[in-house]
Amino acid sequence: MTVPLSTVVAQAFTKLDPRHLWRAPVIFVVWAGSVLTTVLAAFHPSVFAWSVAGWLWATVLFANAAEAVAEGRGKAQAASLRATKRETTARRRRDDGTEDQVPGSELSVGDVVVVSAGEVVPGDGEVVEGVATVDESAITGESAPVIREAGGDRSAVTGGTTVLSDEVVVRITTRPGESFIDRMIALVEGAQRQKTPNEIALTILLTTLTIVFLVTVMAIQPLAAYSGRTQPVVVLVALLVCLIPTTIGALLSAIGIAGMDRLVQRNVLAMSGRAVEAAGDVSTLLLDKTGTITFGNRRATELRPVGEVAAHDLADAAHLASLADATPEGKSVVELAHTEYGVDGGRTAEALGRDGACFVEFSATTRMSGVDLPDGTRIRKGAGSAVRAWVAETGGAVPPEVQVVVDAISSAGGTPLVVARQLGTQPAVALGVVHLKDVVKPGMRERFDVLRRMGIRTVMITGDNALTAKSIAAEAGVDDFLAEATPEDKMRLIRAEQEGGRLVAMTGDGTNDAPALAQADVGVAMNSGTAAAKEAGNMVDLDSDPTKLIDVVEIGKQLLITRGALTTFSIANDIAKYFAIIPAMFVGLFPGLDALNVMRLHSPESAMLSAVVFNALVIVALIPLALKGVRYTPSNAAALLRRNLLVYGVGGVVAPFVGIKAIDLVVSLLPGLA
Ligand SMILES: Nc1ncnc2c1ncn2[C@@H]1O[C@H](COP(=O)(O)OP(=O)(O)OP(=O)(O)O)[C@@H](O)[C@H]1O
Ligand SMILES: [K+]
Ligand SMILES: [Mg+2]
Repeated sequence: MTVPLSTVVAQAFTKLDPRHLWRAPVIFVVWAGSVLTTVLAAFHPSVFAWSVAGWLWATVLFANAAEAVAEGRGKAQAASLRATKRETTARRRRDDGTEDQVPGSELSVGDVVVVSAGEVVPGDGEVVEGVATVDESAITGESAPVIREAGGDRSAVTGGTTVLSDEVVVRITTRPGESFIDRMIALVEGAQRQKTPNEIALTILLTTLTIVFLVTVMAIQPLAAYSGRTQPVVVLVALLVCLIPTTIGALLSAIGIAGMDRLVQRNVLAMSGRAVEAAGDVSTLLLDKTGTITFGNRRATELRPVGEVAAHDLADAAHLASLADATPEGKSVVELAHTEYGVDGGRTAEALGRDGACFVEFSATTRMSGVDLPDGTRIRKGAGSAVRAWVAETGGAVPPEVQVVVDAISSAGGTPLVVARQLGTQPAVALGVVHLKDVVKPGMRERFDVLRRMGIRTVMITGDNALTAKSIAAEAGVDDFLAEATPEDKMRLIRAEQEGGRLVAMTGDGTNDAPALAQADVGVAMNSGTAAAKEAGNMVDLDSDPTKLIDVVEIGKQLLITRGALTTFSIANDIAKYFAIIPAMFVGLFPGLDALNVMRLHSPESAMLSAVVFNALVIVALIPLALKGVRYTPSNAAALLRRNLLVYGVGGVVAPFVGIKAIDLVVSLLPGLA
C-alpha cells in the first residue's frame, strides 16, 4: 500500500501547525528558525538569506512528510477495515427462547444472539452453544474458514465475520463502538499512538543536545563581537540547525509508526508501541502446549480399563462424566464411548440434569471434571494426580497399574485422563484411563532454532503431567518446560524471570492463560482465543499462529536497531558538519582557519548553504530506511551492534564531507551568492 504523493504533500503542510510540531522539539526549533530567517530575509533580502530560509522550511516539511508517509499506510488499512463495518441485523434470543430482530448497533453486553450460515456476526462475543465454520477474511485477509466452538479455547467470534456453515449462539462481550474492528481502526490510524518510554527518553536526550547547541551558538555572538565582527543571525540559525540532531528528530516518529505498521502487515495488532519495543528485547518466551505447540484438538482415541474392569463399564463411566463437558476433550470422550464402545448415545446432559444429576465442570485449577448422579454415584475424570487425590479423599487408593498406563500414554506424548467412580459412601475406585492424542505442529523445531539463534530461551508451560510435557518438549525442541502448571504457576514463572531483569513474552489462548498474558512484557493472544485472553494480552495475532512471535521479536529488534542506527548516524553527521561550517564562518577573521577548510568549499556562504541543504536532503534520503527498517538477521547481537556502529557512525562522519562538497559545487553556481 503506497500513499499518493499529493496526500503526503498536503499532510506535510498541515503538520506545520506548531501545536503538532511541539511534540518533536528538534523540528520545532527548525520551524522557529524558518520563521525567523524568513522575517530577516524579508527585511534584508539576499540570495543567501532567502535560500537558507527556503531550505529550513524544506527541512521541516521533509520531517512532516516522513511521518505522513508512515501514517498513510495505516490510514489506508483503516479505510478498508471501515468498509467491512456494515450495519447488521441481529437475531437476539429472549430468555423464553423466542427471537427478536434488532440492529447490531443496539446490542448490549450480555445479549445472546443466534447466527446461522450465511449471516454476519453482529458483534464481538463468545460462542456459548454450537460449532460453526467462520469466514474471518474481513479482519485477517485469510480466506480459509476457521472453526469456532463453544467451550474450548476457540470460542471467540468477531463482529463483521461471516458464519459459513451451521449455527451458533453467541453471547455479546463488547459494546458497539468498542468492538475489535473499532479498536483496530483506531490503532492503525495512529489515533491512539502515544510515545513509548524509550521514545520519550530519546526525545529528552535530543532536546538536551538541542539546548546545549543553542547555548553554544548564542555564545558565539559575544565572542565574535569582541573580535570586531558580529555574525549575521541567518548564519547563526543555519549553524544551529546543522548542529542539532535533525535527522533522528525528523524520523523518530516515522520509525515507531512503521514498526507498528510492519506488525499489522503480518496480521498482528499491538495495543501499545511499548509492547513492540519490549519484543525487541525479549529473552524468554513462554508457550502454552495445547493449541500452541500442538494442534490443540486433543481427541480421545482409546480407553484403557485396569484390573477386572470391563471396557464397556469404563466407557459408560467416562461417557457419563463427559456428557456436560463442553471442552473439545470432553466432547471427544462422549463420541469415542458411543462409536467405539457402543455406549447408549441417547443419554443427554439435559435429561440427566432434570433427574437431579449435578455436573462438575472442568477447570485448569482442579484439572478434573465429572458428575454426581442422583443415586449417589460420583464419577470423576482428570489428570492422574488430581484423580488420585480425589480417590484418596474418599478413603480409596489408586492401584499401581493405573500409573503404569498413565506413564505409557504420557511417554508417548499423549494426555492421560484417569476415570474413577465412587458408589454411595464406599471408597472411590479407579476404572481406567482415557488416552487423549494431540499432534505437534510441523516445523516447530526449526522455528525454535531461529529463536535460539536470536538468543531467546523457549519454555513450554502446560497443565499436563511431567512425562507428557517432557515428550512433547523433546519432540518440539523447546529449551525447557514446566509441567502441571496452574494459571498462578504460569504467572509466578513469568515474575521470577522478570525479577532477573529479563523481558518475557508469552503466547496463549485460554482464559487460564489470561493472568500470565497480563503479567508478561509481551503478551500475544490468539485471535481465536477467549475474550479474557485477548483482553489480558497487549497484542493479538489475527492468524492465531503462536510462532508468529518470531516475527514480532524480529520487528521489535528491527525497530530498536533502526532507531539506534539512525541516532548514531544523526549525531555523527552533525559533528562532521561542525567542521564544515565553523572554518567557513571565521575564515575572514582568522585566516589561519583556512587550514581547517579541508573541503576547499567555494565560499563561506556557499559552505553554509550547502550544509543546510545537505541537512535537509539527508532526511529524505533516510525515509525509506526509517520505514523499512535496518535489515535484521538472527545473529550475534554484539557483532550486529559493532557492524551498525561502524556503518552508521563512520558513514555518518564521512557522508557530510562528500555530500556537502558535491552540493557546494552546484550551489556555487547560484548567481548572487557571496
Ligand atoms: N475436559 C477435561 N476434563 C477433565 N480433565 C481434563 C480435561 N481437559 C484437560 N484435563 C486435564 O487437566 C490438565 C490441564 O488442562 P490443560 O491441558 O487444559 O491445561 P493448560 O494449562 O491449558 O495446558 P496446555 O498448555 O496443555 O494447554 C490436562 O493435562 C488433563 O490432565
Ligand atoms: K542537524
Ligand atoms: Mg490450554
